[in-house]
Amino acid sequence: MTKIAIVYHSGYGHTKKQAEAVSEGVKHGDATPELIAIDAEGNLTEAQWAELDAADGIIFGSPTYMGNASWQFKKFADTSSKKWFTGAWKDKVAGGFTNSASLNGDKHSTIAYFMTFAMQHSMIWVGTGMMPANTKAATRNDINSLGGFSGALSSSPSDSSPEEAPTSGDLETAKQFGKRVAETARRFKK
Ligand SMILES: Cc1cc2nc3c(=O)[nH]c(=O)nc-3n(C[C@H](O)[C@H](O)[C@H](O)COP(=O)(O)O)c2cc1C
Repeated sequence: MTKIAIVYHSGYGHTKKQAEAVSEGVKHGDATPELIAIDAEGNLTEAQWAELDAADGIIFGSPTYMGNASWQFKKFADTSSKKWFTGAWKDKVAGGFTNSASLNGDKHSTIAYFMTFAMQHSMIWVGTGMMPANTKAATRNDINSLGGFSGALSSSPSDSSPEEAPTSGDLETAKQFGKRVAETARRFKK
């Protein structure tokens, strides 16, 4: 069975909802998801690091804070340099998602960082492969209404609870993205 790890940080629960939707999509892509939460100190357990090594693909997730991934995600990324030394994640499929308050909010900086991070690990980046919902008739409940090609995007208004946001459209976007990464990983699996 193809295994996809979803390693993410979420300070207040909105990105966690997005991560859970990605995980649901991975199942629809006929793969086994493993949700791995980076803790408030930016740490993973040894068992969680081992899960990442065992996965066929890794999807990175973080809220966008001050125009980039959270410091907890960056601490995880810097700690992963131990994996970089041995090429432990080389040729694994990779993808990324982010959530922030503003519709734009510089989310692409976070996704661009994830892409660079994946390339540092010699991984194989997978984008959304989704057309944007950007016509006059489009609504925020449509799939890919934020128009992400490089990674899955979601927006949670700054005064919303994780029960209220991201929108159903953003969560469906995350789900379809998870499915696509899983299906791609299956094709690359040796
Ligand atoms: C320290 C901090 C910085 C933030 N910076 C941004 C930002 O650059 N762009 C944006 O749109 N929202 C920004 N926000 C809003 C968060 O991205 C938003 O509340 C998001 O839903 C939080 O996700 P979480 O619940 O998973 O932590 C920021 C929030 C915090 C706490």
